[in-house]
Amino acid sequence: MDIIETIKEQIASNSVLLYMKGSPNAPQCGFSARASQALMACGERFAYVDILQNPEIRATLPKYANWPTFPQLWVKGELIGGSDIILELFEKGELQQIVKGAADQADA
Ligand SMILES: N[C@@H](CCC(=O)N[C@@H](CS)C(=O)NCC(=O)O)C(=O)O
Repeated sequence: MDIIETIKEQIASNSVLLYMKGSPNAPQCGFSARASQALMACGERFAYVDILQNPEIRATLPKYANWPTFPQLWVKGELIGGSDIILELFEKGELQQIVKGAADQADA
């Protein structure tokens, strides 16, 4: 499958999706660590893609997303942002609502 198609498929089929370096339990970068910790603290399931294991996604997603760095949080097909935005939303209590809303919809 074309890499853009793979990315589109991942984004479409996972209502909460984090592109990150490493995994939530073994993050390989401080930004990815903080982002995945905030998401885990929301208490809802989320999917992740380890871009260190997927160099083509690492090279292509920034152009597709028009967002230059990782992590990248996608919710219901839309880019929310990177680690700074994720932490800001978490501190305001908004990330919890965003993630819960997406999980409720996925379960419905
Ligand atoms: N301020 C950014 C920091 C993220 C960042 O600088 N990420 C770098 C280092 S992990 C990155 O993704 N560089 C491109 C790459 O490694 O492919 C955020 O809010 O997410």
